[in-house]
Amino acid sequence: MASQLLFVPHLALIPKASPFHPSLFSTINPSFFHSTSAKRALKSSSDSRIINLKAVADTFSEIESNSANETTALTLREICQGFVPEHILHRIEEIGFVLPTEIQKEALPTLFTGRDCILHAQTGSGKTLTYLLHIFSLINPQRSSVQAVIVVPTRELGMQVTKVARMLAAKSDFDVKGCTVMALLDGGTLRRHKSWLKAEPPAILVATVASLCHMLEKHIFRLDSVRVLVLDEVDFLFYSSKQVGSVRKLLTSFSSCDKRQTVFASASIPQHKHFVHDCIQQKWTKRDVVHVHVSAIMPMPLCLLHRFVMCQKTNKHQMLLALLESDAPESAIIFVGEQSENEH
Ligand SMILES: Nc1ncnc2c1ncn2[C@@H]1O[C@H](COP(=O)(O)OP(=O)(O)OP(=O)(O)O)[C@@H](O)[C@H]1O
Repeated sequence: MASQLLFVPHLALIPKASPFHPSLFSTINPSFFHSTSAKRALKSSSDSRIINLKAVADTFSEIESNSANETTALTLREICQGFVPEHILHRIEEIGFVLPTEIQKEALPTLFTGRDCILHAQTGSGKTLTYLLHIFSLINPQRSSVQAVIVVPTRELGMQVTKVARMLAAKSDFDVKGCTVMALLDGGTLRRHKSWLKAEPPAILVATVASLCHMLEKHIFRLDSVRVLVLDEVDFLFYSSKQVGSVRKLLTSFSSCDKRQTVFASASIPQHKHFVHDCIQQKWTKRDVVHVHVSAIMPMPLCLLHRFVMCQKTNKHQMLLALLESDAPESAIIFVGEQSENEH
């Protein structure tokens, strides 16, 4: 397929639009805006940080059976109430996240029970917010230790995730200690991060594999305090021969930690049954790991025109520029990725 212009969904560049631009929401899932809000809320107290697994399971099965006859849908607040701190819930509502996406609705109740999870849903389906909300349900900002680690394959994705995490954790009117988010990404100067990690560990660490492994090898920080490890774009992490060895080592080290939870997120997991089996065999996840697979059921919107452009492999960049110039879109999302690790 050397002559095809190939856009690979590893890195989304979104010029002229913030990640929360309403026009993006409407292209992602217009049904969010047409559902009615739910009538029932969870009864758990909003500041309770202690999770009683049985209570969680009972609450959700009760809600499920009650809502079976209702046409209403639970809001994000109702799903997260009692797990995610109030100031974060307030924040997501301020941003405009009221109704959950399919993956949020399916995965959050499972994540709150503490089970390992594989979040498998298309790009733009809301996986990032899913695992971030769960992270906020677990961390204690009073504790001075790294409690959540999010591993990303690229610096760009790391910057996007950090931005969303910081936006959620931003200082609020609520009288609560904010939680810190550190981006430990390839290409940055690690010296400052080393002292920061030692002196004042952030609650959430967003890291690329190489930088994270460097810090672990130098004993700058340890995985012991980490409650949840998220591997985002896990297909890419495993696909990259540069990263896969370190990723496997990281997962194996984490598997020996107490009270750990491992979450994988990806738009595509080739041979997912095999992947789940492997995770259990290697003890990267517990045996009851849940594969939450949300497949796209919406047909492609009629307003979208799908075009393929054939070109020489060496001509891809010029072709892309020419297309951008001729179409002159007001905003665009360009998916790019290295086809081979020798190609730059
Ligand atoms: N509940 C929600 N309501 C409205 N918009 C949402 C909701 N959850 C996420 N979004 C928005 O949808 C967009 C895509 O979300 P997100 O980046 O979390 O998707 P993703 O599945 O992680 O994508 P990728 O596979 O590219 O990492 C973002 O702009 C985000 O702000």
